[in-house]
Amino acid sequence: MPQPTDIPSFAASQLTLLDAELQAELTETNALLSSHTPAALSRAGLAILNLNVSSIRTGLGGKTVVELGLDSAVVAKGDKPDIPEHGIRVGDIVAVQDQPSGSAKKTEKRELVKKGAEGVVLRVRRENVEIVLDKEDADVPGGSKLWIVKLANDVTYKRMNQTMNRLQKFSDQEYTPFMRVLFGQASPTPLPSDLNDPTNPLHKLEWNDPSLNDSQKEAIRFALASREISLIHGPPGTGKTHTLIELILQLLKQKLRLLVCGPSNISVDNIVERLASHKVPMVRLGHPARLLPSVLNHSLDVLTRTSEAAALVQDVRKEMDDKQNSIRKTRNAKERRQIYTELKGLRQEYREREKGCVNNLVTGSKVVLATLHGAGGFHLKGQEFDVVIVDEASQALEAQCWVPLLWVKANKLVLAGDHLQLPPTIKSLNSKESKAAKKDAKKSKDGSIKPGEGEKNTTEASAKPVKGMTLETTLFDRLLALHGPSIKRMLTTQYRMHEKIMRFPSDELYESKLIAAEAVKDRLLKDLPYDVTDTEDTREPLVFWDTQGGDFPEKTEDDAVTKGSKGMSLGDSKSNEAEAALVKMHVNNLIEAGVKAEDIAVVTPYNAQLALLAGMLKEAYPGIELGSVDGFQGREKEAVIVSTVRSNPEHEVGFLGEKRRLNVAMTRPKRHLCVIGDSDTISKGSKFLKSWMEFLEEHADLRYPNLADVYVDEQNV
Ligand SMILES: Nc1ncnc2c1ncn2[C@@H]1O[C@H](COP(=O)(O)OP(=O)(O)OP(=O)(O)O)[C@@H](O)[C@H]1O
Repeated sequence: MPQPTDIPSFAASQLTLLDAELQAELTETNALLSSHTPAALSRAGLAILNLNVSSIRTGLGGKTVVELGLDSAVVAKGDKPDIPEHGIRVGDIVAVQDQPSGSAKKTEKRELVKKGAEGVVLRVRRENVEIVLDKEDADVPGGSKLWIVKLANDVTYKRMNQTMNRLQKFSDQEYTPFMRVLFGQASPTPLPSDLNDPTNPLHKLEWNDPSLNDSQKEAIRFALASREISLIHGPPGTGKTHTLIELILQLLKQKLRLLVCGPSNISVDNIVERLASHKVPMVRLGHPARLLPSVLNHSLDVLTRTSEAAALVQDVRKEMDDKQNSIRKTRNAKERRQIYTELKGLRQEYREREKGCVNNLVTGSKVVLATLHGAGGFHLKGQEFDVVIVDEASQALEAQCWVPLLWVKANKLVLAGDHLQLPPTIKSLNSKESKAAKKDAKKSKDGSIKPGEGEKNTTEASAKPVKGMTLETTLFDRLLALHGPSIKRMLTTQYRMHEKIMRFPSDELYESKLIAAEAVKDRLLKDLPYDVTDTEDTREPLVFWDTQGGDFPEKTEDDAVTKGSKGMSLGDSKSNEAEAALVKMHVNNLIEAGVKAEDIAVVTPYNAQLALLAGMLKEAYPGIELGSVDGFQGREKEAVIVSTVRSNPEHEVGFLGEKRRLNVAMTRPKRHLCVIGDSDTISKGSKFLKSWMEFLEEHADLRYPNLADVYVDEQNV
């Protein structure tokens, strides 16, 4: 078993790695901002031009919210003042400032922030955008023409950084027995020896959902019985979230208080929605603008406005809003100063009243839900929970998981995830800039993460970094490596794939333990609940078009195509034109048989191939979904075509060689998986790829395309 981890060294390594990651992100954004004009940034969706302030109000936490609309001077008479298409989304970090003149070329981030105010996008509507300003005393630019421009998002890094800094400074006495288990300095408390015995009370649980399968029930019993940690391993389609819901209901029956988190808002909302159908009273933290509309009545912000205690808070809010707006009308500097002073007092009052109200709501709640990041907000500091549950844990950076673990008091953790699918996307892994950034990380240049106020980053002084640690290693991975498989239970019945589609990932990655549920194991496209003709494609769950022979060569695209895209190769991207034509032929055959375009997805690991496919397919079949493998994680479709792209005499497979990426690619379909690739190139890539090719040759409906047919077909479509 691996050595116990030294906690300060662990935190120090995390700090260095996080800094390098942030540097990589800043470098990418700053390169974009500094080399383009405002008009070009706007065209690229990164900026909105020609705005002015339409109102200012006070939001949760007493923060200033600025609403910006299009300057009427740029709206043609009779037209609606709709903001042109842009890519700015809720949660983005933006600078609000006077718009530089059209000729201004370079817009350095430093310059942007110095001149304007920085804030977070709160709401995006057709006719306006709302920004919550970071600083209370930020000067909202008074010019008649403003713009907002997207900056690198360092908020999540700041919180992870504060968390790791705190962890690093814990003294030996502060380590709880629970923390010691998380670092392998103590072993988890052994499970009751009679856990598998039918006489154990856990075998007499009353299930809320009687349809739970045995592996789900076992995972729940295991998580209930574990004292410190339990991992629920949910391979694709095995009902991981389904299981967590039952676990939450069982824990609540035991009168325990729970904090439930996930890495993204959607992962948390998914749980809120499902718990709501069981009428569980709960509070969802996080800004309402970022939540699904269906979960809003559980949002803390909304409850703070609608509960009885809320009236008191509203009174002060109204007074503050009036004052904010009067500042804009006042030209006299002395009067402005006077109003600012009054506002300061009101803000204080507002905070106290709001805190009281929020505290009552949060403290009185048996289930609190938040993103991992959101669990580090002031509402939860020091609150006691019996269990912290994290869904999609293998998609979260470890430092992110420590946000709830360090800022609330808890002694038990349940993680649900699948470490055999893709980990969180890391930018600093391969890029040249990031290597340089790692070197520079300790220098803490402008924009880099700075330790929390009054704190000093003691990375260099106190601890040696942990050897071999990368950000890609998640808490789920690390705990599994530390304590072995006895801390996890795997869900084994999957409710997505035809048995034949499931076979290879099950055998190669999940110890042959996956079972296809009765309802899905022999479902075919021809059985879809609408009219689909029985053809050689629609009656076949697994097709392999083997393009070996050199007629389908890959091409290296220039790097511009790949820039800025998430989850794609960081270097040059690859495409394969003949393979794309073959994809089109196969799609066409499925559509002709009656399969709806909306039920088909094409996934590929390469961005350049995605661009090529989009050009060839989007117009003909608007409903079809095209995606990168990374972007398709967590999704499913009736029919999925995987375009593997790589075909070269050197047998290079690049990042197609990553098992977890292929696992995601091949486990998205329900009824039909079509793999297109050059078995000659791919099988030489790795042992895993070799067995995949052998499996497909033996078990798939094997086809060898004829280039002439592919292109004839291409012309006919
Ligand atoms: N015991 C069960 N009986 C019948 N259907 C089930 C059962 N458990 C889960 N399912 C179904 O399986 C599907 C997947 O469930 P869920 O969304 O909870 O999966 P997940 O494992 O969280 O998803 P993913 O595979 O994307 O990680 C859902 O349609 C769910 O209704």
